[in-house]
Amino acid sequence: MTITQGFTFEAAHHLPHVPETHRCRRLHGHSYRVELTLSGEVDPHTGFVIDFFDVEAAFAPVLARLDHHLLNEVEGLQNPTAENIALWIFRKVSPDLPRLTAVKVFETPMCWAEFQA
Ligand SMILES: Nc1nc2c(c(=O)[nH]1)N=C([C@H](O)[C@H](O)COP(=O)(O)OP(=O)(O)OP(=O)(O)O)CN2
Ligand SMILES: [Zn+2]
Repeated sequence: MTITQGFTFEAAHHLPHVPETHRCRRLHGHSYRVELTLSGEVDPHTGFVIDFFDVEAAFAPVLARLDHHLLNEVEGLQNPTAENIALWIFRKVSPDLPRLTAVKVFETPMCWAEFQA
């Protein structure tokens, strides 16, 4: 069974490794959406893979490092592409959520990156 919980955050970034003519080289912002997917057996008593409240609590300190920040200033996110943000989130959260199997980061409703463990 898999469960997925969504979160949003607002942040600014620029992409330092794209060509100078690329518009994403300039400072701009996104309303990001993050989806965390966890996999495991359903506990027969609770009916949960894991309580969504526990996922929220584990992700809160990581989310706080991203929300309303300039992502390029976050340690490990000097090149904050959607791909790199997804991997960064996985590395930060998976020690506390061992059932985490995928992280999706949406820059826009039409563009996202997914890291699968
Ligand atoms: N593979 C990736 N490609 C791009 C990434 C990325 O993280 N991974 N990021 C960007 C920029 O961040 C860019 O800002 C993307 O957003 P946006 O400019 O809003 O792109 P849209 O296509 O939605 O723009 P419209 O104005 O709606 O056409 C670029 N590439
Ligand atoms: Zn961008």
